[in-house]
Amino acid sequence: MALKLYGFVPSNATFRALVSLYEKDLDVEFVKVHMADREHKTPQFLSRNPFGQVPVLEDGDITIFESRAITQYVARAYADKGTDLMMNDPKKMAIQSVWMEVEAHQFNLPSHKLVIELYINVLHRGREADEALLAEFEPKLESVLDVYEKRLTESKYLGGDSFTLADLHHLPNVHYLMMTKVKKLFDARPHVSAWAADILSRPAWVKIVSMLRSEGFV
Ligand SMILES: N[C@@H](CCC(=O)N[C@@H](CS)C(=O)NCC(=O)O)C(=O)O
Repeated sequence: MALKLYGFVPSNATFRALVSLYEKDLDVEFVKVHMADREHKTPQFLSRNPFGQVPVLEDGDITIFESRAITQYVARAYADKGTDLMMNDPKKMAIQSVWMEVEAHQFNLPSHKLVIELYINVLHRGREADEALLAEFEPKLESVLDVYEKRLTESKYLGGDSFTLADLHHLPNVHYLMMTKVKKLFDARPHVSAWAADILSRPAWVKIVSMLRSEGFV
């Protein structure tokens, strides 16, 4: 049965899930959820995700939500297809897991706050930036990027020597941040900057960028 991803453009959680399906070269039907009409809060959608959020993946008899749970399912269920997104060796996988947790618990919050403010509110809605928010979250992101700079002198990717979910989970926020003045925080760190350019140039992500552009985003 066909894979179906329910999502919304430009939702970063949607793109986190979608890029994992593209890395695996899987055919997926993208079902747009009309958030403006609150379709995600209808009983029908709540039966897929009781929290009323995108993305949701349906694969035959399984329905799952939470973008990072979706990517891990895709990486395991389709292990023999496309890019290997998980380390096989238990110790290597443990290191990969550490950096997946770091993304979720250290990187995501300041990044997401800055994306909403600078990419959505300032760039797309033409509003004035909330300087107090920037003063709070820019230094938090900088501290995380300092740790990444050191880590990326030790290995080419965050999770190890090859591209894995530990890197993939960063893609949407990194893409959006690079469109804002926060790009300077990446540019100031040579290893982080090279890593960001590398992961953003992956064909699976380039496919997402085409989708964003066709919907009027950068
Ligand atoms: N932790 C969730 C976050 C999902 C999420 O926040 N989705 C947003 C779009 S990016 C959403 O559906 N927002 C609507 C709402 O919360 O009502 C994941 O990674 O899937």
